[in-house]
This record gives sequence, structure tokens and C-alpha cells, in this order.
Amino acid sequence: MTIPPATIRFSGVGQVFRTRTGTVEALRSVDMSIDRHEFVAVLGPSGCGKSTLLRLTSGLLKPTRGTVEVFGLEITEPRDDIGIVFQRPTLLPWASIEDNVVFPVRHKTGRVTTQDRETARALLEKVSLKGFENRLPDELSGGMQQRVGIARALFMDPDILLMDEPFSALDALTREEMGFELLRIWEDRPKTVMFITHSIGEAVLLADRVLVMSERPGIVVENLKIDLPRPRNMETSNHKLMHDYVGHLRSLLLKRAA
Ligand SMILES: Nc1ncnc2c1ncn2[C@@H]1O[C@H](COP(=O)(O)OP(=O)(O)OP(=O)(O)O)[C@@H](O)[C@H]1O
Repeated sequence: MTIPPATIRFSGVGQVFRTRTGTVEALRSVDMSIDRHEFVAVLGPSGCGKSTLLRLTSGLLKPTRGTVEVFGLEITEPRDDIGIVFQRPTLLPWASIEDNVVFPVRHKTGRVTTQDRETARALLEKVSLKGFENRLPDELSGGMQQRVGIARALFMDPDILLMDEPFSALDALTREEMGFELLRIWEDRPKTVMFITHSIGEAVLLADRVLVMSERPGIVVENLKIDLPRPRNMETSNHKLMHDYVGHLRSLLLKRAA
């Protein structure tokens, strides 16, 4: 039996940024892989290189050292089959919410079909924005705009979904609901997910595996498989293992911060 290649693979990846005053070593030597359709959450202190990890995977950034492979090929430029949700949604301010969601297809093919518009409306409904299709981004709250960004990232039904603290602008309840909605979408249309978060509970609740990064320069210091049953829901928060995982990760992060 041949083993299928990992969807995402980092081998000895280092990233050094040049700044006006010198250099910043964001990542030291990252070795990690994410399997096809696996949901991996990444935790780590602020500034440890989590967003850098995501930008390297997206092909928006080239590593200073080592290689980043996607589907077995070194990534050198952005790909259509990767959807990205950034910390801030960066919507087109003059375009309606629906036009923002269909933007990827307009950008790619220059035209938008009736089917595309239906897909966009269904996605907007999934992220609880039904009725806001014709509004402008400025008319929506920050959290609502972030949900538009999520719908836009899902629009092309990408194989890989990269999410950089996608729910940080949402209130606690919406955040939890969006997490479960994301899991439903992921279970319905499986995808390989790299999910960056500062919330230990969110990482454990959503992911198959949690990677913990050290303080800068970042390396992976923990690789924790989460054996909570799926589908996950509100009940999962009360699962005994949930407390064990959260406790373990919390003490790891606290110990490293001390
Ligand atoms: N383009 C850049 N030029 C210079 N330095 C950069 C650049 N991008 C990131 N850095 C630096 O690299 C380090 C890692 O940044 P990164 O955004 O990856 O961290 P992070 O873990 O995502 O942080 P946070 O959790 O606060 O969002 C930081 O010190 C940051 O200042």
C-alpha cells in the first residue's frame, strides 16, 4: 500500500524578515505536516510566527530556509484550491456583500453565473447573513464582515482552508456557533484546515490535532492528537477528555511563558 503524501508539509522551514533596523527571525526550523482533510489548530504566544506559517502555506511568502510543500509540490505562488480567511476580512468597500463573496470567481474568470450567485447566497445563509446580500461592507459590524470573509473563502469550495484567528472579532456565543457551523461545512465538504487561534478551548473543540508553537523564533513544541468523538457539538465541551486536553495545553503554554 502506498502512503498518500501529506497535503501540507514543512521541512526545516525558517523565516527571517528584514526590517529597517535589522532582521527578525520569525520561524527557526519548523517540521510538520497536515494530512488530507485533517483539521489542525495552531496555538502559540503572540508574535511566535503563526500567521507567517499560514502565509508560507498560502504561497504568499517564500521561506528563507527549508521547503513548504502542498500536495507534494513545493509551493511558489498562491493557488486557486486554497481558501484564506485573514484576521481582518479586507472586503471591497464599494461592492455589495454578495459581490464580495463571488469576487474570487469574477477575479478568475471575469464572469459570474446565476449558479455562482445562488452558491453565494447559500453560503451567506450558512454564516447567518441572509438578508444582507445587497448591503455594503460599511453597513455591517466587524463580526459580520468577518463572516462575509469566511463565506468568500468557502465560495470556491477549496481543498485547503487556511484560517488566521477567523473568529476573534465575534462575540463569545456567535464564535461558538460559527465554530460548529465550520465543522458542519467541513464534514459536509471535507477540507484540509489550518486554523490559527489564541483560544485553547476553541482549538481542542474543533481540531483533530493541535500544534503548539514556542515563543519567537517559532518551532513546534507540541503535537497533540485530539481524540474527542465527532460530530462535535455543545455536549463536547463537557466531555472529560476536553478538560484534560485544555488543562494540558494551558499548563504547557503557561510554563513556556514563565
Ligand atoms: N513582513 C514582515 N516584516 C517584518 N517582520 C515581520 C513581518 N511579518 C511578520 N513579522 C514579524 O515576525 C514575527 C512573527 O509574526 P506573525 O504575525 O507570524 O506572528 P503571530 O504568531 O501570528 O502573532 P499574533 O498571534 O500576534 O497574530 C513577529 O515578530 C512579527 O513582527
